[in-house]
Amino acid sequence: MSSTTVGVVGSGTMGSGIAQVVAQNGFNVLLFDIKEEIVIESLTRMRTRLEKLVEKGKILRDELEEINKRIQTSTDLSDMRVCQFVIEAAPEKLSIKKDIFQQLDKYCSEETILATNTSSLSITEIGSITRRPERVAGMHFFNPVPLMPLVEVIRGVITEEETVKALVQFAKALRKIPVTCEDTPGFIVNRIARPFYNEALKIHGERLATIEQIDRIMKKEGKFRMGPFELQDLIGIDINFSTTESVHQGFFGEERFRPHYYQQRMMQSGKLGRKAGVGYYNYDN
Ligand SMILES: NC(=O)c1ccc[n+]([C@@H]2O[C@H](COP(=O)([O-])OP(=O)(O)OC[C@H]3O[C@@H](n4cnc5c(N)ncnc54)[C@H](O)[C@@H]3O)[C@@H](O)[C@H]2O)c1
Repeated sequence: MSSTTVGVVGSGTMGSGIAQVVAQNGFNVLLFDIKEEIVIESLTRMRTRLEKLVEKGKILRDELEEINKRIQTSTDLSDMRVCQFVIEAAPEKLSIKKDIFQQLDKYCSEETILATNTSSLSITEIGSITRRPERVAGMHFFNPVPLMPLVEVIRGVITEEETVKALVQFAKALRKIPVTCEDTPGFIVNRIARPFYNEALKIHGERLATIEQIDRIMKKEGKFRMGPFELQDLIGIDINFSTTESVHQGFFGEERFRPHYYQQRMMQSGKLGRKAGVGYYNYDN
């Protein structure tokens, strides 16, 4: 058991998964969101997932109780002052992330490492808003966090090697597989993944195949675990759209990364995928 407290800022799809994994591996967690009801709902969903692990015999009931005790919630960002690491998992918008990092920089000790789970935004730019850019880095988990082993640890231009090493070690303590990468738009995985979604949206837009057909072909014949539309629903259509927009901008408008208008329309409709109960498919939340 560790005495380290890890702050998680944003308790949505990723923040709740990160908090769960951090607590399951013996760290104390302080989970933040902007509203009490959001963070409580996130905690409830996490407890349901942990309860299922008990039912499946993957963890003992005693362990579950210990894990639950290690998780505290907050709606006051200044509470993060007690943390040795903070992982931000707020929406994929630079202005939101900069605002959070500016506040964290004010509240947290100089030694605290501030990490962002951004899928695509510049770590260097986020770090530049703080007085400690050498202790700001990317720590990019994959969805669903409890199941996906990969974590990209991203060094900004000013990030110190000590910070990268500490995050690599931390990722290993979470029983994840860290890979280090440079601060480029979309890093490794999200850059590779952009054409997967974009081409599927174009094929659908050109009426060459339906959403269901595209997903079925990619799974049955392509042997992908999920089709591009199912995966967008899992990720969240708003988050996926913002990531494509930011990779496109990051490469100064390079044509192959151009977002598709239909994904934007889906986002505007509020049909955001699993978290909304409806996206390209319907879900029973
Ligand atoms: N969804 C994925 O598959 C995935 C995978 C890897 C990385 N990411 C990245 O993780 C981050 C979070 O994505 P998500 O899918 O969990 O989003 P989400 O929409 O599920 O959750 C975002 C959470 O942030 C909270 N929030 C809103 N404004 C905030 C603020 N000012 N301060 C703190 N919290 C705030 C919201 O209330 C919400 O609970 C994004 O940067 C995203 O790119 C997402």
